[in-house]
Amino acid sequence: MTERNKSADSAEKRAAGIAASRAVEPGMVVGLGTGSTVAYAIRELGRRVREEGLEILGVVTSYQSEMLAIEAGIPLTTLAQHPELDIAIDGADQIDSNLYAIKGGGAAHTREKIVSISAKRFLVVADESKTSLQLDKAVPVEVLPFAKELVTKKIRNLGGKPELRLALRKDGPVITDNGNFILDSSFCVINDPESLALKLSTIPGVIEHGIFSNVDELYIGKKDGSVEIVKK
Ligand SMILES: O=C[C@H](O)[C@H](O)[C@H](O)COP(=O)(O)O
Repeated sequence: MTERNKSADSAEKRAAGIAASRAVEPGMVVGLGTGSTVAYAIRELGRRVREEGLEILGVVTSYQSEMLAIEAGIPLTTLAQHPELDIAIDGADQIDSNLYAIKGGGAAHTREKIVSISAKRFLVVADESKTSLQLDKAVPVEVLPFAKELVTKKIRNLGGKPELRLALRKDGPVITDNGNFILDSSFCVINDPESLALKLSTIPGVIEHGIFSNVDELYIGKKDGSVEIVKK
């Protein structure tokens, strides 16, 4: 687990992660997201693999989820071997009432988007603090280092405030699992996530942004240990 996630464990996240893991059935190929909430789902799937003989294959979205899945005992495959997944489970940094989500707090959103769009069904797990009527958190934008200045200018032209994400235990910027930078870009309230997503995608040098519009089901872990499931 990263420093970011170490202090973030909670009963709500556990409840959501474990509830969503129950949607995984024998024989499925499963996208394994990144972060502290989906970690509960990954550990629970590992327990079922080890103790109940559940036969699944996982596709990871980051070095973090790869390490966790290996530790949990989940056999892994790749998108090259299994380009179509049965299901993907992942966390989110913020999610609105229409199930638009902002992801990438752990800089893993590019692979997370590729994996989740490769899945027939995409489940997001979150505690109540992540839900919001509208999206207003900064959108992580993964950029090719060569294009940092151009992308910064273009995001400002869209009304955003891009900030280069700096590493905590390394001097200089965060380097993603793909070798790129992250520009955390605030747009205050995002009234039209689809439109902003499209505009960000067309900037040369943007690898991927953290606005997700493909969430099928949201599992919200509550303080009382219950889980609310919201479907699109
Ligand atoms: O890049 C990281 C991912 O998008 C995570 O799924 C997201 O940041 C949520 O993480 P957590 O469950 O730790 O809040």
